[in-house]
Amino acid sequence: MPPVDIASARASAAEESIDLPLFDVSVESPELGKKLVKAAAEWGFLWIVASPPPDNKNNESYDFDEETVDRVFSVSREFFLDAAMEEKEPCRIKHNRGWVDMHVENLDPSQHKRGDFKQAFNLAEPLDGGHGDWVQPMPATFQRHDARLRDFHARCRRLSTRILRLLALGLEIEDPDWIARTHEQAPNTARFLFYPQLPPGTDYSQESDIRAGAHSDYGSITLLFQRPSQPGLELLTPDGTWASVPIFPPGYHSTALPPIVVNIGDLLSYWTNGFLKSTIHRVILTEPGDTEGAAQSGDVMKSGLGENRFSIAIFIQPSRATEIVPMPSPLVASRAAEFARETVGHGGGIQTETGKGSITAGDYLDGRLMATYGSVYQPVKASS
Ligand SMILES: O=C(O)CCC(=O)C(=O)O
Ligand SMILES: [Fe+2]
Repeated sequence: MPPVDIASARASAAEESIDLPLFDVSVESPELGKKLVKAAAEWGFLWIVASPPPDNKNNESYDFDEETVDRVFSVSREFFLDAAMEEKEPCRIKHNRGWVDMHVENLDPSQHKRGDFKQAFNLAEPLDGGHGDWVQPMPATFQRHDARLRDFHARCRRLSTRILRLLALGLEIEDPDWIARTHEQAPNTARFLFYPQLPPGTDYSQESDIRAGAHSDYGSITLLFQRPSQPGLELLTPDGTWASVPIFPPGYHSTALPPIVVNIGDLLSYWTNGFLKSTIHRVILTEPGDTEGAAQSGDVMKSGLGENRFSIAIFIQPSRATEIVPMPSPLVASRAAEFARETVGHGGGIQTETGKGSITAGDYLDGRLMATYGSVYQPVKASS
């Protein structure tokens, strides 16, 4: 992707909006895999149908439903809006797990002096097929909803495996489980995100602040759950302009549970010689009816700014020991020469002095996390 210049980093809302390609992955086929790969190679972003459409006869093959996702978002709301500081404080982020306070993460330090206007909580998937202990301090709110959170992780694992198999089929890798297998022992991370409405008198500036700075994701794929009427996600198009991603595709069957946004991360892009695209994206503060210059308006400053936005991003990645050498795919092989001249990722990471060499997934991810969290991130030494 092109570098983000100062002009395009300004966080006033994009004028363009872009409908992503939409896929129903409830039934697997090589043809569907091809279509997914084409979208991932062109855009790096796509929509996946989340819940059964009304005419569906086979509900089991959809991984989510309205109520399940609502109930998980309600845990998130309870934590961010109701839990006291004493509950959050002992869970502050360590080893990429736990609570992230306002301004702690800066996804685009090249453009923003202070960190993102958001809070987050990174919840790693429990080991042993989801039945093991949580491997991080758990706030009381999350403990009260243990079963709900485990169930959500299990569903995300099913969907991510489904997508990784489809990508392998589309990439013409002989064994359709080749990619998914490298992910079996690596916990997914569910990141609960809360972008608060800003209080009256806030010093937020549309020119220099942002909800989530421009970045590409680091891992293999990301699943993003959003809420109706809480927009803000934008992606950088190949011509270097920002386009907003609507919450719902035109004519979508549900108005309560949006499709899941799936995007390709830098690691998967690197692993496919840049064939699959890792697209830069960001989250901006939107004001109902008015975005351009809203932060400078006195009226808005009196009543507060924007609306609360909740989202949940699931970061999928391979085991740390996985050697990231080009995947055994004819489509990947044909990109080798071109890839040698390209840069992957926004914000630094994997270019070494000798160019693009072999690297393990763990070393790669540590590099990207260090760049984002600075001294707050301590690399994990474990082997998965
Ligand atoms: O909250 C969102 O919609 C996107 C968040 C995101 O891109 C991230 O955390 O990597
Ligand atoms: Fe992201």
